[in-house]
Amino acid sequence: MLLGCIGDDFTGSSDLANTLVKNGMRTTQYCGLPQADAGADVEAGVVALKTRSIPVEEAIEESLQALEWLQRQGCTQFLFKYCSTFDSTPEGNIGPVAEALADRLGARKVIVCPAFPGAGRTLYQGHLFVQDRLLSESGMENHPLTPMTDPDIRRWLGLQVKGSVGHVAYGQVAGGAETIAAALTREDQAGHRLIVVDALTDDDLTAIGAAAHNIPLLTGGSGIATGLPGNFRQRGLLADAREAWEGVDGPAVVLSGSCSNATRRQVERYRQAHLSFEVTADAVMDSSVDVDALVHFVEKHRDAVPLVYSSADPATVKAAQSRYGTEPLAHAIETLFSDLAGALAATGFTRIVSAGGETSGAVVRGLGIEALQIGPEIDPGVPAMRVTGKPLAVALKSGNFGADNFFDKAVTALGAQT
Ligand SMILES: Nc1ncnc2c1ncn2[C@@H]1O[C@H](COP(=O)(O)OP(=O)(O)O)[C@@H](O)[C@H]1O
Ligand SMILES: O=C(O)[C@@H](O)C(=O)COP(=O)(O)O
Repeated sequence: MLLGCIGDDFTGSSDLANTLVKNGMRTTQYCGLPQADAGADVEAGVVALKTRSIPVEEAIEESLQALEWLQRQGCTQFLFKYCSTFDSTPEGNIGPVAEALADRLGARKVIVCPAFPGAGRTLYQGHLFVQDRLLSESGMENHPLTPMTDPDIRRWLGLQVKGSVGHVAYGQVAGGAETIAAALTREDQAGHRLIVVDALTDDDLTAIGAAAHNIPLLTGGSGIATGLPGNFRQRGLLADAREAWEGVDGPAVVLSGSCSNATRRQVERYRQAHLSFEVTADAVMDSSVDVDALVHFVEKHRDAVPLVYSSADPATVKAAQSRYGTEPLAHAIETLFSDLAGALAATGFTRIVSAGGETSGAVVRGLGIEALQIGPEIDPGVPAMRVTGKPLAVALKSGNFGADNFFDKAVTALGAQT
């Protein structure tokens, strides 16, 4: 294995795996810390963790264990993948995990770049934009677990870390790989270990990747991986052999626990033409809806590809959180989706589309998935995936990714005919 990646959630990890595969690296996504060594043909390994919203110390511990496993697989470069909207709180977990990984690797010039232009996330003068809005006015300020209220990534990261934060501004990024490399060295000499790097386009990300060819640790959204396969290819290290994709036929279901804007549009659209079941926070907390009831509903409409969702607008989410507490409520909803996914797979569902990062982590846990092969891209950042060794295909959609008709497209993409 050449490139070792650690993702802080499952959808984000599949987004990264998708970028690596598109750029020609044979990639496997591992769900949680792998219990065995990777296959000899794996060029990039993505260890997907669910560390975005857990206590900082636990996130550090799990990330370091993943790093050790990746080091044992022979990786020479490492990438810590987090959300392109920098989902974190003033305490972390992005900064503390990045610092812990850098400490362990003795790494300097650690790039921090959440930009993902393909999904409208750009970074200019240290400020993160989602399309034409600042991050803090993009809807992300209402995220149920990690409300992003400051678009200045240097300032937000600064709250999370022990060291100081550097910056390579767009003027230097536009100068290309050599200029970027010189700017990283300048920031390093000024005593900054974590360095926020602006990026507006895929070409910028390719140049940043080229500048980072000998840097041990990069951090960012999936975009930061864009230029890395090219570095390995230049050194003659890639087989450039594509894996064949095989979808799966059989019953399909859509599960959505994401409350992000894009998901809520997708839920609305899908509900117009499909049967759906809304799981409200009250119903989960007073147990008037449970797994058995949901399995019964989905089974009854087995051939109609039904949707089960808890997705709700910000005001509804806020009110429910103040009634039940953010954590207990998120935990209860995630547990329900996890148990539901497991029960549906047991009754023969073979195609599962899941929306939301935390939700998808819970779904993957419920399905007991260990490793995933990456298939065709459904929408930017979301690949179809096949569970290694099982007739089960999944799509794990990040909250704000995907076109309004994503659910229909995903169900089709997971099928055998694609
Ligand atoms: N109706 C709801 N009220 C409160 N919290 C909810 C509701 N529905 C889902 N949640 C929780 O909100 C969080 C959504 O996060 P996630 O699944 O990562 O979605 P996204 O990818 O959009 O961020 C999850 O923890 C989920 O359990
Ligand atoms: O980088 C991204 O935007 C995604 O890959 C991602 O991590 C999104 O997280 P969720 O919205 O929580 O799925």
